[in-house]
Amino acid sequence: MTQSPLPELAEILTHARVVTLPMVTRFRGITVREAALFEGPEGWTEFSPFVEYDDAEAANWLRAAIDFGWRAAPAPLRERIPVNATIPGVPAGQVAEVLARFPGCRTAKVKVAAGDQTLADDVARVRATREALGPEGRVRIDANAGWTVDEAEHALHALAEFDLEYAEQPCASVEELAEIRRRTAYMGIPIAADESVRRASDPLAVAAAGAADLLVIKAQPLGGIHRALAIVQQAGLPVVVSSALDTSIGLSMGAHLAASIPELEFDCGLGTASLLAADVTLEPLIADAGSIAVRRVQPDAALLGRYAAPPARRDWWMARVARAYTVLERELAL
Ligand SMILES: O=C(O)CCC(=O)c1ccccc1C(=O)O
Ligand SMILES: [Mg+2]
Repeated sequence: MTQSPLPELAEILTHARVVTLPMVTRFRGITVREAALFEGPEGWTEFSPFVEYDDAEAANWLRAAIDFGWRAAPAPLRERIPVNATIPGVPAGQVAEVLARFPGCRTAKVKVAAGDQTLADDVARVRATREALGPEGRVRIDANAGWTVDEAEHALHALAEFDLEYAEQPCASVEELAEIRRRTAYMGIPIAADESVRRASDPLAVAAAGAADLLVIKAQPLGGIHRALAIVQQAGLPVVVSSALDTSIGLSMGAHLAASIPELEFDCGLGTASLLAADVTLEPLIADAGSIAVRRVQPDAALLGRYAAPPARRDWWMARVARAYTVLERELAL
């Protein structure tokens, strides 16, 4: 992999801002999203690894932030990216109001298998989504590795009547994905890999093992647009570009990645600005008629001030950037 030189740490931190954004509903256990934002020669960029990730994992996210801020994005092949609605693990009765936040989206991804949810809850949520979107809508699920192979087989059987577009990361390991894919092939539900790509030591292992039908590709955890694009090219599978619950600045990185992929047959998981109750820009990358624009995003000074992280959190993030930077420096020195 070709390495670009790193900008100086001081240069990265000069215009750094840290924000704490409230969310509309709890999503993957959090109700606020923290993010660090930097300004490079190419524009604003984002560093927002989840707080529990260690420095080695966060370093990939920093590589991505530097890539988008300091290196020109590939030429876009399209101006807009169709996106899916993302339905957190809410009660079925709240599905319609969540969907209403994603104007014009024909596709919805429903979170299932969360710790506090029963299969009956999941079935009810997926049913409500299918009813709201109608037969022409596309409904996919994401279990975030929450099922064993047996549980996944049972759940997919129960959910098959809703005509699923695919099931994302039903189980944790590549071996389990291969096994559930074999067992449920007769149902015709494609299996997508997410954590097995973005958190694996080798993001291509799941494709090489034939354990998934498609890959979920995220720019930040995969080290940025250029690295993610190389993974897409080498994997040889269809992909869905998705967000990590980014601010609109991180979403603009995802949109530029999606715009550079020649074949984009699935709607992308880049509509997540709708899950934030506040954003850093006056022109957020929110779905309009089911798609978001491919453009750079400029933060608004007043919003950066209003949602500035408390000093202790800002210090924590600045120290984290420095530690992740050290990891990248060591890798470059090898
Ligand atoms: O793909 C989407 O619809 C939205 C993004 C999403 O679900 C997500 C957001 C943050 C962390 C993990 C995930 C995930 O896909 O598992
Ligand atoms: Mg996922």
